[in-house]
Amino acid sequence: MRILANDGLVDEAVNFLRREGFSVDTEKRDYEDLLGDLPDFDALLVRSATKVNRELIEAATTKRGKLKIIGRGGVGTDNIDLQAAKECGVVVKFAPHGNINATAEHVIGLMFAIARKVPFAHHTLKSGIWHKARFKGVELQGKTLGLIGCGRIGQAVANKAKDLDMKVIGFDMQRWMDSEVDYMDSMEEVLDHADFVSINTGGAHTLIREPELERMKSSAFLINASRGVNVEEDALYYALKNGRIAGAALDCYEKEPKREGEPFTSKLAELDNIVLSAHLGASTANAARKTGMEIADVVSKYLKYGDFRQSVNVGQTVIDEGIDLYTIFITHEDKPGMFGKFGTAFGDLGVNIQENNSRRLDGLAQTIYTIQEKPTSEMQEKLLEIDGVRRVVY
Ligand SMILES: NC(=O)c1ccc[n+]([C@@H]2O[C@H](COP(=O)([O-])OP(=O)(O)OC[C@H]3O[C@@H](n4cnc5c(N)ncnc54)[C@H](O)[C@@H]3O)[C@@H](O)[C@H]2O)c1
Ligand SMILES: O=C(O)CC[C@@H](O)C(=O)O
Repeated sequence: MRILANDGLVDEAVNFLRREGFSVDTEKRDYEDLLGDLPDFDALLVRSATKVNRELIEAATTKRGKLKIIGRGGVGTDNIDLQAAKECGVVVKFAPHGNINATAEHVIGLMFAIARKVPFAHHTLKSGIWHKARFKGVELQGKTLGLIGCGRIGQAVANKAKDLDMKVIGFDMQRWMDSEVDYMDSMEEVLDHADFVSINTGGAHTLIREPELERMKSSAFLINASRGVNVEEDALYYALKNGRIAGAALDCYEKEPKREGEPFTSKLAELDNIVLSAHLGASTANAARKTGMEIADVVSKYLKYGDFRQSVNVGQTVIDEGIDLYTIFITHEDKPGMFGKFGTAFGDLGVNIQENNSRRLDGLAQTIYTIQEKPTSEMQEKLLEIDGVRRVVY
């Protein structure tokens, strides 16, 4: 099977995939070439640069199009049309673990940078002027960090902030059991109390607009290494310009250049109480290695074993299907044709099969059917009639 890694892939992951028996192509295609070439690939691996839209997915999944899976080396899948992929029978998987630490460290780095005015001091020294009094900063120790979104990255930021003797509060609809975050009941409560607010939700919703900025302390700093859309840049610009909040540090923007070396234009860059980085949260060699290995592994498992774990556009397990399901357990001889007979039996009884899972026993096999109807003794009897079936229970 052929895999196209269109946004680069670390050598270790390329070698892993080759050892697993795949052919791997890392030559970057532009959009027009992708449209022509993608139908010949079984998997497409991307980071954030390649935009995988409906047209591309549909072109790669015509009757003879081979594309089966798209792997996103990272967390945010906003560059992939998940719905189009679902409609075309293409699973999308992500690799959310490899860049947790890199992004959390970047958040902490941005907090220090804006609190101690390091980039401004650097800038003035580079231009040959000594300024000391102008760059008095604030310490993180003893301050309150407010997290909006306390998932994988939020929790890692919380742990690091605790080590810096910060108090950590946060808001999330989902609460982790084992967490350093002191959870608040609303985002507003976090905004009211935090000295540093860090957005870590991801997604496509705007959370911080003028009313939210109005709620923040005038001495507070806003950090966004989540997604540009999470913060309304116009509102932030005026809040910073008018001293409504003390400063901001951003890694993500409403409009981000698509290619290395392209111009970046934003009126935020005019301000001197903001620190900007170019979506660098995950940009470390270590994160690239871990993320590359993670996406290679989960894509390989789908292609080789039909393993849905780490899918984002379909249920990872039957539990995620969100319907009532039942199980029936069959112990049977491990020989060809058994599943066909089970399928026919269920079909004759009008039973819809959701999934079957099988493991080899010594000379036998244990198969569990997950079905959409409650098992009955009639089902049990019909399955027991099949030659090679030893036991049926539910
Ligand atoms: N700057 C970078 O380079 C970089 C790197 C990695 C990830 N990210 C971004 O960070 C985001 C978070 O990553 P993660 O791995 O922690 O994801 P995650 O899914 O583990 O955590 C996100 C959390 O936000 C919560 N959430 C969503 N909407 C919310 C809302 N309106 N209010 C409060 N909480 C809300 C979710 O319940 C979840 O717990 C990613 O989606 C991605 O966009 C950026
Ligand atoms: O690919 C990147 O560098 C961005 C990573 C990050 O935004 C993510 O969502 O994983």
